[in-house]
Amino acid sequence: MLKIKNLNKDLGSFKLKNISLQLPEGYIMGLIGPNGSGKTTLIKLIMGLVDYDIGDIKIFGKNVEDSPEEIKNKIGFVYDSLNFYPHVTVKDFKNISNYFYKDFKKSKFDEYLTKFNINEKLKIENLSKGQSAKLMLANALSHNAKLLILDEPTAGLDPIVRKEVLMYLQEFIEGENTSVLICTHNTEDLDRIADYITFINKGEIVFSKDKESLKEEYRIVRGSKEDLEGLSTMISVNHKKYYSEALIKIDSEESYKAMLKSVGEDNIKIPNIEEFMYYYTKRL
Ligand SMILES: Nc1ncnc2c1ncn2[C@@H]1O[C@H](COP(=O)(O)OP(=O)(O)OP(=O)(O)O)[C@@H](O)[C@H]1O
Repeated sequence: MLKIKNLNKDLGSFKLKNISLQLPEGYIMGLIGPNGSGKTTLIKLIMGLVDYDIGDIKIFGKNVEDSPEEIKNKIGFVYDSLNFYPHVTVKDFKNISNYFYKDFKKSKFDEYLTKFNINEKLKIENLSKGQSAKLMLANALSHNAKLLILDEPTAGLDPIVRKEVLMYLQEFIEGENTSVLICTHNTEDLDRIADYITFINKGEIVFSKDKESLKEEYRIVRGSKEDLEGLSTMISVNHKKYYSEALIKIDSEESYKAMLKSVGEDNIKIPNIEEFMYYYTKRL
């Protein structure tokens, strides 16, 4: 579905270096990383909004440069603001999209507006954050897209709207040959819905892996400073007042047994995405 190989972009003070990742059909990939790590830049390169220097991006098996219109028609793009059209109404926005996307279904868009309780007479600039996010999603879901690319779609949304958005994404990948790439700081959302996690830091990929392997290969371990420092495959450690906590990579059965013997079962747990980010960023 989406295949990126050795992608490089030099922006002067910032470089995106040797990015490679693969998102297969039928899955959701979460793109995570600290502020300024290059997530939006990567999305802009994928969307062809910025040209890359070296590398290769294939979407649906094709290079974006070779058939930009065909590919963009099949991508539902959601970003965090609708600043392009502040003065137009939701109805006008629908007509613009209808003109822009080959397979746009006005009736489907209207269904989403009803579901999301958005009045089409409202001007874009008067929509709340939640309404804007839902409008973008309605747009992305109304033109028979096969790949959704979402940049911070749930930023600033209340928990109920956030859950709804996630539900629509999960519904979307139940469709035929569909995938989702979602960039977010809401790691809890990714704990819920992501199949793959790509972690970028300072323009480089730290890891890009399926979530199940990540959860098999790593543990959060709590113990004394001495207990943890004796463990060979530590990613990084956080020393707290009364105990220390570390992210550990399990590289063999022996290393797991050593960890178990050292701190006991009650002090070992599977990390969540936030913990992955925290401990990996601390190490780098
Ligand atoms: N056109 C540009 N020219 C020069 N530098 C740029 C340009 N666009 C982005 N940058 C820089 O590239 C870096 C990465 O920015 P980017 O927006 O990709 O980060 P991000 O991971 O999406 O961050 P955030 O989580 O804060 O949204 C930043 O240091 C930014 O200042």
